[in-house]
Amino acid sequence: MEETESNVAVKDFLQDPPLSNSYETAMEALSSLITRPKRGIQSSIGGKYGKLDRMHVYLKILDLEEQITGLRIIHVAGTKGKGSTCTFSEAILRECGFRTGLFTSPHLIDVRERFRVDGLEISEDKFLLYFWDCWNRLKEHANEDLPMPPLFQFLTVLAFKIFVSEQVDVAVIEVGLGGTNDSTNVIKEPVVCGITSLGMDHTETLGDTIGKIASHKAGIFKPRIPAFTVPQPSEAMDVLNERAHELAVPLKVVQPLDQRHLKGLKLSLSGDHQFTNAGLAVSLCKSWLQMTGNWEKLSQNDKQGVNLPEAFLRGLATAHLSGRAQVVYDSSAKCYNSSTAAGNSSGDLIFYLDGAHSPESMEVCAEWFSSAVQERKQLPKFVSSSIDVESKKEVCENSYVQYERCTTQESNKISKKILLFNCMEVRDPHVLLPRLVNTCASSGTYFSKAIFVPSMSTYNKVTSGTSSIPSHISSRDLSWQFSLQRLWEKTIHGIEPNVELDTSSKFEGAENLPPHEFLYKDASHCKPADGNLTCSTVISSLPSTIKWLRDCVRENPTLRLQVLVTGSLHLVGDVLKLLKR
Ligand SMILES: Nc1ncnc2c1ncn2[C@@H]1O[C@H](COP(=O)(O)OP(=O)(O)OP(=O)(O)O)[C@@H](O)[C@H]1O
Ligand SMILES: [Mg+2]
Ligand SMILES: [Mg+2]
Repeated sequence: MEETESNVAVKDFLQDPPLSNSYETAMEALSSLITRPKRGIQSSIGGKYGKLDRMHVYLKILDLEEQITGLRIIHVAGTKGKGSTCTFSEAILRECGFRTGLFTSPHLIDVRERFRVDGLEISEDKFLLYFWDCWNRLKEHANEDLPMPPLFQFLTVLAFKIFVSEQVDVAVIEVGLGGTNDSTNVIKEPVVCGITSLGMDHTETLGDTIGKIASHKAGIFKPRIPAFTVPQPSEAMDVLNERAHELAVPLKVVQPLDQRHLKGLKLSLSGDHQFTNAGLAVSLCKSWLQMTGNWEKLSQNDKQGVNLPEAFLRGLATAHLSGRAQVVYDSSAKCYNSSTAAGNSSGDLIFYLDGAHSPESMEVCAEWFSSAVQERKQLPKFVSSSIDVESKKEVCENSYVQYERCTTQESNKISKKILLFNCMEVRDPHVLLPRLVNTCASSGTYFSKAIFVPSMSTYNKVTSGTSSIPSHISSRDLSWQFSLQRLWEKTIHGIEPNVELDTSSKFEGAENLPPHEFLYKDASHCKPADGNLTCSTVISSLPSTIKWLRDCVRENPTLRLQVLVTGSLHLVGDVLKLLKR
């Protein structure tokens, strides 16, 4: 999910931003660096330089070129699991006592999520300091030959600026898209490189075979610099090996982390696929520690090297990344009127959030969701280990105590699994939705309803955590959501793709919200023969959808809605943002 880069009309921004509201001003400035993705069109921002050459010029202007090598970088490419692998690696090295920088993409709510120093998002003040410094200096030098950088290039330069200025001991850098031509590939001499799971994504840019995709990812290999990867399809592995051989890169394949190494602790990121990412992170960190002469100290109590150092375990058990297999218990309904214990007259609303948007990740997302809801079924009491306590606190900050009281009053509830879905039009829902449905079905998980909504975030605005949320987007064209809905109904009812289904009948009333009974009634056995699509709905606004779900559980104390939000990180970010309010 990276920003597409193309011709940019850079507005003139004030050299000295007004003090008030300057964070929003910075967001405005950043947004001017985005342009709309155009399907199949390779972008170029003009000027006389190629993309990576231009990156080098930007770095020179900011006096960063030399200093980047001092960042002792871990550079990670791959189709899926980059962010998770980088986050585990950062947490491990921080726990080992190093000052860390972490650059990931995309962000969910606020652009500052992309830049962490010592495990924490950079503060607004520091962000503004570095942001305007880079912005103004690049602006001064911008001309026809050297336009301002497109968004992702700017963010990459900014990450280097932040990490150099903050004097981190290690910078963990996630590739934006591909590898060879990625803005982050200005890194000449990383300490170690990682390639996460490879699969089919961004085929329009990277090529339509796994071999071509692997070739782009292997573009981050540097002569003789060690590299690690996870088990890959053989076509991809061959390409990685070939490239490694050419550059004399010692490339090792790392097996998923063996759970027994965790000594009873749990990985802080859920889902079986995270053992793959964690295994890779462990090897990257171990190699980094060896290359920087720090491994001996850490492993001196364990000469055989059989056990993971305690600091590794702490990192693996605490690394945090939102929107990847995240469970958020929405307690707003309970907090609403729970000043007395008897106030717990509401059903449960639980969000399962995962930003999967490629076929392989849709499958791992479905596996995770199935096991998370089934794990829950077996629990005698409400308090579930799969529920993120931090999120409970966040969502219901002021009423945490009341919440704890609510949890003791658990009774038998009727669980309904609901899908809340959107995906970008460049993705192929004909692959994503059947993968999701079939993987869930194979472990006995069935959705009673699906809701298709447009995301609130648009691709032409970088937002902050405090940006306003549009309350109403009724004029938005919903034809994409209606086509997702038709596809959904065909998928779950096994209807031939060429059969026409009518989605013109909508619910009457404000913003076409369905009546609450829509969620209670199980209609999955009814085929949509009469033109009524009984298992799904399109709702035009996400805020109204959340409010509607909350109203449903408030009205019906016996209901437990388990809502899987997936298909787009933008959608996941928007839902998280709404739940926090
Ligand atoms: N090893 C993996 N194999 C398959 N799918 C994975 C793996 N790791 C993560 N995923 C899926 O990909 C989603 C994104 O995970 P993560 O942020 O770690 O990957 P990423 O490569 O940074 O993705 P993006 O392309 O969005 O930057 C997760 O929510 C999960 O659904
Ligand atoms: Mg991606
Ligand atoms: Mg990522």
